[in-house]
Amino acid sequence: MCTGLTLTTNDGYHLFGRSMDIEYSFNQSPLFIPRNFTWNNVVTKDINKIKYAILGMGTMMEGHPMMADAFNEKGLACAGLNFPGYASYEENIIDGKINIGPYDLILWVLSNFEKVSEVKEALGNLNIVSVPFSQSTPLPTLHWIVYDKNDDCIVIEKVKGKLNVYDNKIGILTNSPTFDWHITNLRQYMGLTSTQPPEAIWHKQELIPLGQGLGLCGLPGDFSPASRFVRTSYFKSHIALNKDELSGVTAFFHILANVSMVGGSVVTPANLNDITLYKSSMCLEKGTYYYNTYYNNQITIINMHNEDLDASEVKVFPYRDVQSIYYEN
Ligand SMILES: C[C@H](CCC(=O)NCCS(=O)(=O)O)[C@H]1CC[C@H]2[C@@H]3[C@H](O)C[C@@H]4C[C@H](O)CC[C@]4(C)[C@H]3C[C@H](O)[C@]12C
Repeated sequence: MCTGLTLTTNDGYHLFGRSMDIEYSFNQSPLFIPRNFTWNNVVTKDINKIKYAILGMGTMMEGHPMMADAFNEKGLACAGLNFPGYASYEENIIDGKINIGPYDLILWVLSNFEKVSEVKEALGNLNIVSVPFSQSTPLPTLHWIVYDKNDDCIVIEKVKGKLNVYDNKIGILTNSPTFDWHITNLRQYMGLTSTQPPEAIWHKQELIPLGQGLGLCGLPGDFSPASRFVRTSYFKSHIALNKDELSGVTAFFHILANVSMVGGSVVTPANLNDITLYKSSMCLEKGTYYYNTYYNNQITIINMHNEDLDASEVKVFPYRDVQSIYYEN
């Protein structure tokens, strides 16, 4: 399970990020991909140059950056989330189209475009092909959330041979089923409120609120994709105390903490513990990538503008996964 989130601060910054829920490590690290890096398209064997520098979480496989969530120097961001049972890609290459594997969609989007409107236009010419990266690497079953500094957001889903592109007005994405289903499902929860219900009389019995928070009774608390979608949508839409980048990032992590999986609460059929491996938040204007991990609550920050945007090699940062505690005495 995973949750993608977007948030604006009161002073106009745009934040994007996700929780990565998974029962294994995929050797993830923050990666910085500079403008002069070139990558091989596994499907067509073409060599592509990066136009815009990229920073995000991913893994290097045979010199190839495989991104899970990232943004570029122009403030465009993208994340891939699992979409099992629905994601289906094309069998064949189509001449005249841009043919890529699903693992390269983030790289393709972020290395070529500045904003969501450009991505939307280019998607008409995209063919996502079911060619695995290598024989030992399974094909990921993904759908994607794309966001920019104009607060424009879309979801890309390839289902039953059709590429669906949804305007994402709530700015949230979780997992299966399809995005439009989650939006319909939100209407079940429209009555939720941050305020206290008034005192009431049911037949002859007067009812007085017991404590704060009763307006949210019925907010689903489990870790299923539908429940995480409802929870993050509610919290994001009612967020307070996010006046600037730092308080916004703090609010962002508080929202994601509410969908973070506690080890042991979800066990996969293979008997593995599904946990929130890491949570990320990127400030699209500032070029900053913040993350913390299951084992380390401290937030680590990387600023792409402290790197050489014109370099030609990918920089792999350490994944800071050891708990950091402040010792007072
Ligand atoms: C499983 C991950 C998404 C997490 C998620 O959404 N979980 C929800 C599970 S569920 O719906 O609720 O069942 C996805 C996101 C990015 C994916 C990785 C990236 O695409 C990079 C490579 C791509 C390779 O083809 C496969 C390994 C891999 C390293 C991928 C493994 C896995 O599919 C990842 C890590």
